Amino acid sequence: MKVLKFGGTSMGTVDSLYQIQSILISDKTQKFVVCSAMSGITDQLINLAKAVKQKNKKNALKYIDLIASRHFNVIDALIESLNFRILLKNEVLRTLDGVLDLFMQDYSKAIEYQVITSGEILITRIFSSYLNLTGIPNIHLDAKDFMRVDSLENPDINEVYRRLNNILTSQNNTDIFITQGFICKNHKNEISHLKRGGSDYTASIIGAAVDAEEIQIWTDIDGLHNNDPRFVNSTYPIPEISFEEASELAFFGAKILHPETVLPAIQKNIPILIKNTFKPYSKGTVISEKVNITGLKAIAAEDNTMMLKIKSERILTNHQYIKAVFDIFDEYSIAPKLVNISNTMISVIINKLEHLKKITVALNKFSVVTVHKDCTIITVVGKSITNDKNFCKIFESKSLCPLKMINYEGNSKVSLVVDSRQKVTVLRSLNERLFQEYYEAIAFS
Ligand SMILES: Nc1ncnc2c1ncn2[C@@H]1O[C@H](COP(=O)(O)OP(=O)(O)O)[C@@H](O)[C@H]1O
Ligand SMILES: N[C@@H](CC(=O)OP(=O)(O)O)C(=O)O
Repeated sequence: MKVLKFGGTSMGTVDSLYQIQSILISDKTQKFVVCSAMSGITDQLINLAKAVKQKNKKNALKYIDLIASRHFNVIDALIESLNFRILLKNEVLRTLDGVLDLFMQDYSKAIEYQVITSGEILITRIFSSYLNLTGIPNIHLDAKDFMRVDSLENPDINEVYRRLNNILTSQNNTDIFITQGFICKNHKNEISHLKRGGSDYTASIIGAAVDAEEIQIWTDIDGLHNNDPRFVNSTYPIPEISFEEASELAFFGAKILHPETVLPAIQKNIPILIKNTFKPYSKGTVISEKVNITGLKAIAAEDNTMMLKIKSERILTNHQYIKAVFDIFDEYSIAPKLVNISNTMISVIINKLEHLKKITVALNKFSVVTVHKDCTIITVVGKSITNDKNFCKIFESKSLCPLKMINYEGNSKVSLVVDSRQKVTVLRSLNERLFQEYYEAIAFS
């Protein structure tokens, strides 16, 4: 069994859905297909949820209209039978009109999650029907029946397996299962989700649960690149990368992968393949345990972080002081992304921006706290990076100044924290210093 995940851009147009259809029929292996919502739909659903929260029916109707017509266009283009077109359009309307009923209820997180996860439900239903009608038999599964995830960081794969196994054993002869990414249920049986971009994670959780031979992430680019192609020219796809390296890159902001995606694959040692839906013949990136190539691999950047510099007023940073500081982060369920400790100062980088006021008030009771907002973590990743001949060039770039923090770990990564306004300059400068020669070698080979 293979798990194939198609992201929002791959699900986004009629042509891209045709493209997916041909990918599905080109490989006869039994498949689990995980689909995101059409690109842009989750953003519109978030706006719709806000309108529900504000009891603003006019805005709600505006977003319902936009979302419905995008799906109607797909139905009109894909489905020949008039009866089926009517049936599917009615389903779209039923799902979206259901949102209007929520106006009667007190707004809650459960309501918000129900609204913002409906994009995946709409498009999987349409796409699955289209495939069935064109002679590609498949079974449409509701992810809410088996994606039971309570802890985002530590999902209970066995529970997902148990629920899925019951479904799959009764459908032994089916080659294609289609389901929604992103959406899940919690232990209270309420609808929840795996955070933005979470369909990647759905795919790897399912992959681990069914012991898949491969997890494929189909997107709009030809693999995991050595730097963020949205900000840097002359980036290139990395043919192979280890689980650890990919996991660090995802954790430190490489948008192509949801941060937790690699962990279930590591647990079951399942390779992850990143492929381009629009160029299925290009090789893409293989993420696996086998890769043992050392040296600098790639750079990732994470915005919207902040640095708290916590200075002890009276004592040096002894163990009780350190515990008191981190107990406060724990109280607000915040896991710092980076920490540096010196004898008088603890510097903490966080990416959860809520509760800042309460945290600083609590810390200020026994420390002096300064907050630096708008920070970006830039992380250079690679196995045994210090052995790379270009390693020292990381620190030669003048664009790094003023540098807020350096964090080096396990000979596998260096994180540099800079003001967000420096981000693009630093990414470009590092790319030139560290990777230009590799790029030229690839470009001219
Ligand atoms: N290191 C990287 N390698 C490849 N793509 C990256 C990288 N960093 C950021 N990206 C961006 O991630 C995008 C793909 O992720 P995403 O938009 O979530 O895709 P999807 O719609 O398939 O889920 C690419 O189009 C690219 O702009
Ligand atoms: N639709 C959700 C989940 C997702 O994974 O999307 P994508 O595959 O387009 O990143 C989102 O927009 O966050």
